[in-house]
Amino acid sequence: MENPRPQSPFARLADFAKPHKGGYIASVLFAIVGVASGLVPYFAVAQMVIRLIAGGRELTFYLMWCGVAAAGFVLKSICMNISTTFSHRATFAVISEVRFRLTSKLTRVPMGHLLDTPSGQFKTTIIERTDSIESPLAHVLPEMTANLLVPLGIIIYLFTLDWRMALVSLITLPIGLIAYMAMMRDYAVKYAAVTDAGKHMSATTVEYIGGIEVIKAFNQSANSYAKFTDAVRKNTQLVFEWMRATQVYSAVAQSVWPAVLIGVLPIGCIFYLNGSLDIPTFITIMILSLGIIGPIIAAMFFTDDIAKIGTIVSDIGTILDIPELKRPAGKKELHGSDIELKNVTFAYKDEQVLKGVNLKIDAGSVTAFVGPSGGGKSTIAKLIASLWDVDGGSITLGGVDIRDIPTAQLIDSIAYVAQDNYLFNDTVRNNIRMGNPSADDAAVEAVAKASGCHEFIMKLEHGYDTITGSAGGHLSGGERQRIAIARAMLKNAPIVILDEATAYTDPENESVIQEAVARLVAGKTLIVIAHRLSTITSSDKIAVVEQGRILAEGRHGELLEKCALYRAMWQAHMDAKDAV
Ligand SMILES: Nc1ncnc2c1ncn2[C@@H]1O[C@H](COP(=O)(O)OP(=O)(O)OP(=O)(O)O)[C@@H](O)[C@H]1O
Repeated sequence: MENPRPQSPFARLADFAKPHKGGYIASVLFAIVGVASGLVPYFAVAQMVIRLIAGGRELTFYLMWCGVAAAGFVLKSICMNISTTFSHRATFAVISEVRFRLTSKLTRVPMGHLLDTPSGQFKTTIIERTDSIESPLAHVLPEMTANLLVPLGIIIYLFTLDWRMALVSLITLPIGLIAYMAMMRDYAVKYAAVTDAGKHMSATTVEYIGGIEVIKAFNQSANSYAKFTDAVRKNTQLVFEWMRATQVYSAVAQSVWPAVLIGVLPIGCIFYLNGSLDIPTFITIMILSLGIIGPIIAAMFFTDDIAKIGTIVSDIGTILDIPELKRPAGKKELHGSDIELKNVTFAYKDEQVLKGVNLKIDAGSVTAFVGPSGGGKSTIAKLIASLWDVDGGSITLGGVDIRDIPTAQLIDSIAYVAQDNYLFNDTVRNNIRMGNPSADDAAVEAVAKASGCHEFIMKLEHGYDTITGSAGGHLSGGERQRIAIARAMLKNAPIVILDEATAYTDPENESVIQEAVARLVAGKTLIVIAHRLSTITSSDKIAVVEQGRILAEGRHGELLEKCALYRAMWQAHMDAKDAV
């Protein structure tokens, strides 16, 4: 898949909103009618005052204009309500679309990017920040357009009545504008700093909660967890400084703008006295000028919302623009399912982890990776599972480079059981069913029996309907591992990669897991990263991985003869067993 071209935040927003433009257009139209209706009472009052001064005494005339004014109020409320309904409905659709795009993007991003970013940051953008643009986004477009267009219409009307008075009625606009521009100096930079501090605080809070077990175990309080307290303090300080820098100008603009009568009254009187302005025009301009500035101020104060939307959409864009693992769309024909690594090199960041790995894994065989910790065993497995792309060399499956195989096809071919398997906060049944969402309950239970889970699941409070807890926290490590194996078994993929966990080495668990794995892999290709050598002595191939290279490969007996490192590891394993 092609990586998306970077877009400006507002072009991106327009792209998100495009499918819902009908809703937004309707919302803008209703808002224009709504704001215009809100000005009707001003016209009505002007008409009544003019008639009163002229000595008019017809009750029906005054009642009629009162009715017009009331109708203006009612129409305004109805139109603004309909406008808001249209814009909120469109915005909710835009927001769910954004969330879908973000979460689906994460599945196409190399694992490295995901692991290098604190998970709190993704969560904050996808949930809270995306949510927080709902209200401004729904109001900005209709209300800002209406609040600018309607006063513009009145100003044009005032110019047709008397251009001199029309200019006078705008006299406070430039003064307020100067204060407003002073407020806007470096606004985007300051706003971005405040939102960044907020995001950082949110990410450290998630980290703090995630690590609460360690914090308690080492008797640390929230105050001594410096990263968290620093983030909270920095956030408070930046928000305070930002408010201090902008509030004065904002207050000046807000008080100067509405004071239009300062110019309209004295200058209107002068024109009236020198005979160049008649009473009805003077009164109409006086009253209408009071109605111009309010909507303009309301429009100006959407700046905050626009800055907020811009920053958040740009954050959303940062995630959507992460380079993706490039994979073709069309299914590839594979010639068998042999796997071959040719001169594979790889670095997570700067340090070279794999330095030229060559290995052939025959279809249907059992291959074990052994070697010292940190040598690169799990990395090789993750590259085969296509969680990352190789930096150099290639990995082929059935003769085709895995980068040329569509993600869905590769995922269907490989079941990857990691060391630390994540369980969702859902029922045991649904966690197993993730291996094959179309499997029925009987299939889930059959696979649980085969992988040695059924007994302990039946002992749980609600059996298969027990909730496993966040990240599977209500189960033991060995139980989680067995559920992960059942999940992989249900997937029934031809290649199984099993990153053996060292943590669950009690003899009972070990034998249950081994038996489950043996059933899981009958007739399949098994790649196992082994920490307990006794479990892999009968493998077809054992590859000794050391410092990013394959030091030696062969069967158990061969390696005992030809590889000193393997011999030493075997000896150490036997000694440890004897000691136990
Ligand atoms: N996500 C990561 N980011 C950066 N470095 C990593 C990452 N994962 C692993 N490494 C580093 O890569 C090297 C190889 O790690 P790998 O997990 O592949 O080794 P291993 O042989 O499987 O080790 P073990 O037997 O302890 O599981 C190590 O130095 C490790 O610190």
